[in-house]
Amino acid sequence: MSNESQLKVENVSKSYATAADSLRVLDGVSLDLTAGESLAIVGPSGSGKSTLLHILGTLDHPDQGSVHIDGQDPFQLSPKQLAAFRNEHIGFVFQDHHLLPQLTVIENVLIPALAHGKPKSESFVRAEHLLHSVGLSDRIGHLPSELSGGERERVAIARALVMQPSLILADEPTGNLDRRTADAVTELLLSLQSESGVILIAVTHSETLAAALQQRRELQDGRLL
Ligand SMILES: Nc1ncnc2c1ncn2[C@@H]1O[C@H](COP(=O)(O)OP(=O)(O)OP(=O)(O)O)[C@@H](O)[C@H]1O
Repeated sequence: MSNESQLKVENVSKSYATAADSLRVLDGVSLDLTAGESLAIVGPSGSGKSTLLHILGTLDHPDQGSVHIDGQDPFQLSPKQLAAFRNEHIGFVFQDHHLLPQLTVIENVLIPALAHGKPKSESFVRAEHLLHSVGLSDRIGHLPSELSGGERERVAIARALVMQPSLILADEPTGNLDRRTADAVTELLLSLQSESGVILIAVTHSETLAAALQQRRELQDGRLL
């Protein structure tokens, strides 16, 4: 969440080997974002949005090109260093939120802090503060199964912010929600984003969500228009 937040993507290309030949999904994609900026990536199904998001999230490597997050090339790190880097610099929000069903709301928010060992008291304070910000102060001891879809998505947003990352990557964050709930989640995500100065990138089919972000780019034939 520092003012140093920076994402620089240069000429990233990615192909998948298929039975017949190879499928070029990304073809020279570049991006340059700094603290507080938000970007929607739209495009038809199969255009490579998730592939790009996985590369930005350091979950997959590009074949060519480079990615720098806060001035660091994460793909130069060892697997252990990369896992720690990802945990500290990137928050993820997915459509199906990936909450652990056996953990309470606050324990789910603390998962990224747990990856660093025993969460410190400031992590608890921050988790409580975030749950308050997303309107779930009175649900911290509940299990995900006791929450609505919109409430679970709000827990996922709190979890994505708990480590004070530089970058939040959201994959269809409002995809499973009705219009009203989707609007509320979008508003919340954007207010927390502007408050914290984090860079937000959302992949979406929702024109409403895309219109709410500062920039909108379309992936077509492997290129960002
Ligand atoms: N592991 C893989 N091996 C081979 N092909 C893949 C693999 N992953 C994705 N693809 C192909 O790459 C293309 C881009 O997939 P991707 O999931 O990035 O698209 P998308 O824009 O996110 O689609 P959607 O909007 O439907 O989620 C698709 O044609 C897909 O079939």
